[in-house]
Amino acid sequence: MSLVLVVNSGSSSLKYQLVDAASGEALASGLVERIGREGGHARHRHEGPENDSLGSNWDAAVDVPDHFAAFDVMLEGFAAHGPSLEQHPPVAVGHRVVQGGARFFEPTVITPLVKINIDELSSLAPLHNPANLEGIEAAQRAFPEVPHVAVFDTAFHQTMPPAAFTYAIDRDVATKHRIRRYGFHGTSHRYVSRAAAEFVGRPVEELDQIVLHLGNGASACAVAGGRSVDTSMGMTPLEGLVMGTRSGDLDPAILLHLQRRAGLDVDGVDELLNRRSGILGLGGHADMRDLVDAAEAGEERAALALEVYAHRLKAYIGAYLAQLGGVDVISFTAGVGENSAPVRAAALTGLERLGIELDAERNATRSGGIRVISTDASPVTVLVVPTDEELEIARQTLEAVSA
Ligand SMILES: Nc1ncnc2c1ncn2[C@@H]1O[C@H](COP(=O)(O)OP(=O)(O)O)[C@@H](O)[C@H]1O
Ligand SMILES: CC(=O)OP(=O)(O)O
Ligand SMILES: [Mg+2]
Repeated sequence: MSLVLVVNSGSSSLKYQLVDAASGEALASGLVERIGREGGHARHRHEGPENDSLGSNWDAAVDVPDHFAAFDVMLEGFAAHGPSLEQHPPVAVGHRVVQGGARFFEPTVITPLVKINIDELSSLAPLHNPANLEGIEAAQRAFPEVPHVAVFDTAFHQTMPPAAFTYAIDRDVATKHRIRRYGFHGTSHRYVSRAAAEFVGRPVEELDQIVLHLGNGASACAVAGGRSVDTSMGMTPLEGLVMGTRSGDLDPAILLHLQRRAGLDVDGVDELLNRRSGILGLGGHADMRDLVDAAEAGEERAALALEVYAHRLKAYIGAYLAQLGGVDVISFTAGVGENSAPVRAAALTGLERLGIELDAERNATRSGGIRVISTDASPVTVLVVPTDEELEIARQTLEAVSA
């Protein structure tokens, strides 16, 4: 077996999976959340045939001051609830790293120099890269003998043309400070655009697609012939769509105004836009389920938050339809994209003249797998595609260590 342990360390969570990268089978998966906060929580799932033994699923309150503690909780999950990592040792550990800048295009075996580079890129992804690095340190301590590989969110977007990645500011300033659009969620956009092509039975090279990754962070991607040609996140994961706690696009003069008139300093603006905005700031809930419930219960601010969310999404769909000169497939993915029928409907209603015809019943029907939610007559095929960043990271990790 080609077992790869995949580690996805977020700012306050650690998600992991033990995957057989050759077959795609997950042996175990889990999540340690609220790292560094009150109320830490662990969830461990032992998948597969051994899963009928009682107790192989584990949910517990845990104390996790940092990612090292979270990593120990994960190891405890494997030791107590299986599968045993001694009996199923990973041949490599794959890490999701969010910002690879213009330096990393490929899955990269992590050396001390690579870690210095990831650290240097932290200013271009302040919520993500420092956490990614802590996860790498913790994993290297626990698994010192196997190679560790970084798979970058930015890598898939390296194919964007200069017209898409260049900001219209002074060239010298931009070059000196590496200011350009990098784009994120690339592992997911790549996986989903390939899975969608396979599902519709056409070579990815022949398709123009839009992928809408709507999770806590959210981004849209225009994919031409399997290559990213535009995406909504920019130099950092703050630009673009409305997110759980992030504002997405706004007039940059608002930042100046907040500092000059509202008494906020740089850190205050950073905190406001990254952690207190989006659907949390607008509607009072960072979690889309809670926001939809609140809107259905008649809360006006929640209803407006949903409208703003869908309005922005529709604007990006329109932009990418134009950039691609029409599309074959639109895919919704990640927590909100896979599960929220009302959000998908709100984003796509009124687009019939553009060839997008949603089937209300298909959209409302729940199912686990990849599925069509447009009508049979719709010129554009609309899909729900469950993303699997962990499997994609496992495959790329295995390729990098086999190369
Ligand atoms: N049934 C559902 N309906 C609406 N939103 C959902 C549903 N299930 C999950 N979500 C939303 O998905 C989001 C989390 O997505 P996810 O892809 O897990 O995020 P991330 O990986 O960025 O942490 C949350 O806003 C959550 O409310
Ligand atoms: C890049 C990014 O926004 O990631 P996430 O959605 O995991 O926060
Ligand atoms: Mg995610």
